[in-house]
Amino acid sequence: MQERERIAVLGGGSWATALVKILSENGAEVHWWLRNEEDVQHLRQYGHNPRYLSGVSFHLEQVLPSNDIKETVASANWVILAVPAAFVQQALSALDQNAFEGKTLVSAIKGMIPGENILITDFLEEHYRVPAEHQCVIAGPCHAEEVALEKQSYLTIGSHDLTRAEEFCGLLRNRYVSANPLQDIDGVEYCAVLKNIIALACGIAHGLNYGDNFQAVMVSNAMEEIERFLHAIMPRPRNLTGSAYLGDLLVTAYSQFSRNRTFGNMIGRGYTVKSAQFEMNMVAEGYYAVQSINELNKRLQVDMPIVSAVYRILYERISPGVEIQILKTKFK
Ligand SMILES: NC(=O)c1ccc[n+]([C@@H]2O[C@H](COP(=O)([O-])OP(=O)(O)OC[C@H]3O[C@@H](n4cnc5c(N)ncnc54)[C@H](O)[C@@H]3O)[C@@H](O)[C@H]2O)c1
Ligand SMILES: O=P(O)(O)OC[C@H](O)CO
Repeated sequence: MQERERIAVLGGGSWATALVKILSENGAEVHWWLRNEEDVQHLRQYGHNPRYLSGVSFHLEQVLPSNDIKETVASANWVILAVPAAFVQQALSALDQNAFEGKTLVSAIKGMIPGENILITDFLEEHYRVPAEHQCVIAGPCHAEEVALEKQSYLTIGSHDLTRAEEFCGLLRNRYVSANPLQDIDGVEYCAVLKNIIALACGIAHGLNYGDNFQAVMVSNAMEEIERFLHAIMPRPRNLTGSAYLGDLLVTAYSQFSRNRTFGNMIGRGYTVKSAQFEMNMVAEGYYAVQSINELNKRLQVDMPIVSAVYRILYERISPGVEIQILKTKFK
């Protein structure tokens, strides 16, 4: 009999919950680390996450929730990181530098390490000595809420090692999830960071009462902005109309489930950053990402009007109305 894959999933939010559903239903043994002890107890007792996607039920002979991150990581060959980027350092702080030795690390995070302004894969290489070829990232337009509803979804697994990426695709594929490997790991990682900022801008415009016509122009201008940034930071031939790039931008810019768009919408309607964060039970990665990209762009000097506008609104308290007026004159 073939041995079950042993997979660790780190994080207690919506995306971690959706990934645990996919992987465990495909037969893997999933060791699931959640930071909140009450959530672990609840999962063990009732078989569902009380905070996120609580309608999803888990079979506890296959899903093993725990508060002990060391034990969780030690139990698996694959380790999936699914905590928001801003909390990664804190979440992994109990692990020593060699904790990931011999394992494949999979980042499901669409964000950068604040302050260090580096991608998650670079952070893992620099701080935990995980070689680049032992890493994958999960990209593609996919909301956890639709996975919970078993709606057809597409994921792209980026890795320098295509064999490893294909192996991980095999762990994900099911009746409603398609998965494909891609070698442009840095490109899809940066694109995922940028699309969150653009979704924030779309939300801001919507909150200010701009309509679909304006948003369509915002998204097409954003795609050019993303292309310029990727070309400056990581040039290589890539098809930006692919679902891991354009597709991810579209879902986050238009979906009712988008955290970043929802957050931006509140900002456009006049909420302060603090009150918008307080109101959301979820994390809008774009809020942190815009600071990192703004910092990186001081060196790169890429023309990024939308990203710069979002930065000024969120970090320099410039009025959203003023910034969108300026963007209006720049768009074609
Ligand atoms: N939700 C999705 O559909 C989706 C899809 C693809 C990728 N992602 C990515 O997955 C990652 C996780 O996001 P999510 O959507 O699961 O989160 P979420 O917004 O559903 O939940 C917030 C998460 O942040 C954690 N958190 C909040 N405050 C914290 C703190 N102070 N310290 C530590 N943790 C804290 C919560 O425990 C929870 O796990 C993000 O990088 C996101 O971009 C999400
Ligand atoms: O759309 P958001 O802001 O909820 O982000 C979630 C995922 O990145 C969508 O692919």
